[in-house]
Amino acid sequence: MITLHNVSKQFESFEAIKDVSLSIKSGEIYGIIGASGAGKSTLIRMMNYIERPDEGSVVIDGEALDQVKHKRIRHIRQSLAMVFQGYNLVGNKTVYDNVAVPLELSKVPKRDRAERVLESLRFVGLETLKNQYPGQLSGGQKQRVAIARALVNNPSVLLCDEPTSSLDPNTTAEVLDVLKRINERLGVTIVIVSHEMEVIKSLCQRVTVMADGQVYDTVENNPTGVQHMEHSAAGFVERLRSGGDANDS
Ligand SMILES: Nc1ncnc2c1ncn2[C@@H]1O[C@H](COP(=O)(O)OP(=O)(O)OP(=O)(O)O)[C@@H](O)[C@H]1O
Repeated sequence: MITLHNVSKQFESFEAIKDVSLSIKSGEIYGIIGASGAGKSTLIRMMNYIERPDEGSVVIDGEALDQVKHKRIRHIRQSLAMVFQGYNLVGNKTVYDNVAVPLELSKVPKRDRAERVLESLRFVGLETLKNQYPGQLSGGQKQRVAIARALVNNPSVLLCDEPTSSLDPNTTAEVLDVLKRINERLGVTIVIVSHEMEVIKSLCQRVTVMADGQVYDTVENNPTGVQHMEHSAAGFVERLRSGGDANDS
């Protein structure tokens, strides 16, 4: 459903993404792991065309984004919602109003909004906090509000860029649990970027390891796959775990 064909991206003279190809299936939870600067954020941002590749193409459900009109890209983008490490909530709007923002932007009639906002908040377990402001919430609650906002337009894909990197282990588990339920109950495809091996291992079915703007390896998340990744990446994962730069060798 999401295919990247030989995509490359340069920022001035720096090659952030070098000839990357990968394919994500409908309904799967797909992880992208790598050290800081490996190009993970740039790659996931290409999937909804926030970042456009200089070369190669992005194909969503058979439609090559470089071949369609801007209006169509806006429409396709609505089905690819995004969640960020820093939540990106509006501080002077209530939880309810934050979740309603995408409905306003996509011109959903006012009378239909309340039910959808409340349904989304209920799904992440935060309906009772609807009148609170982001500043009154914990990090885990803020991220769940951001997830509710991402869900409100019924996306088919959730793109998550380091969604738990600012959270402690307990709240991380809460957020991962919500993501798992979204995948299982709503059938939403999830792509998650993380530098944390435990997050990727607990959630994903397949994992791509990135290093230096390239795909290092793509494996199934089972003991054989993980073993292969650890073996073939020659200490890459160990260095990630110990907090070192996996690109150092
Ligand atoms: N808009 C930009 N302009 C210039 N350089 C950029 C831009 N965006 C990213 N880069 C550079 O591209 C490289 C890859 O960045 P990217 O954010 O994709 O990596 P990452 O793997 O997500 O790392 P991190 O976890 O630190 O964000 C980095 O060296 C970064 O400094």
